[in-house]
Amino acid sequence: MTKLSVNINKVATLRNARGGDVPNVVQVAIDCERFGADGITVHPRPDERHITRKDVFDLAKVVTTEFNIEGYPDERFMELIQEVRPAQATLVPDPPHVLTSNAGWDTKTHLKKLQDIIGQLHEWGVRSSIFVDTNIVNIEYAKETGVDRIELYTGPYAENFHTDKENAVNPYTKAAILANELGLGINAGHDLDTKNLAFFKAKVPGLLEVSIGHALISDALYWGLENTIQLYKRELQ
Ligand SMILES: CC(=O)[C@@H](O)[C@H](O)COP(=O)(O)O
Ligand SMILES: NCC(=O)COP(=O)(O)O
Repeated sequence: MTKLSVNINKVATLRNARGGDVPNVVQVAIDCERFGADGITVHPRPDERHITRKDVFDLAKVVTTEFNIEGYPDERFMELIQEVRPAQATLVPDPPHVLTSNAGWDTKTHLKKLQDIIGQLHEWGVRSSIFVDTNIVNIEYAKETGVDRIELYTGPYAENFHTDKENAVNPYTKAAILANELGLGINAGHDLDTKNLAFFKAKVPGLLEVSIGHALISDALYWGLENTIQLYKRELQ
């Protein structure tokens, strides 16, 4: 089974546009779970342009499925993880003001840093995941970091899917086969949507979890949150 973790960053973006509490991010997370989400993902960025640190603490009190916190592992992020102890922390190599995540870790160059951080996460009982592209060397060195899972950065897949879906997914299939051989769990995310999700799931062996935000929250404007979550779950069957 592939779990669907709903990324609610964009709900916070909408809330922040007026500075009040509409829509209520905590209530949306509770409802996502009620509608079938297997997890809730947030990516609190340093400028708090969507999810705030306060949101993270508020969400930690109510999320009963799998709480996944993504981010660049600076001191403040690690403090947050230590206090909240989510089910999973996903380490992303984003510089502070990037528009959105657009690259995975160079795991060979950052091996020692990642080993130290992942060791710390394990001491706190937090499952670790690192955001990587499909480069085989990055996956081999991911294994050396001691991480539990990799999250495959699916931006390039989503971009190339429309022109040549077989070629778009090929590197992901190869990366997944290697990750499975190495005993790394496999998550995936970024720009997955109703058009490209089922094909990705079919071609990527051992896909444990996808985190989806931008497209899913946008689709919910048309179909409603409950229908949309059910629809994405069907694509993963
Ligand atoms: C890590 C990742 O894949 C991103 O997709 C991220 O969680 C989305 O962040 P934004 O919502 O800030 O674009
Ligand atoms: N880790 C990816 C994620 O949480 C959501 O990415 P997107 O669907 O908002 O592109």
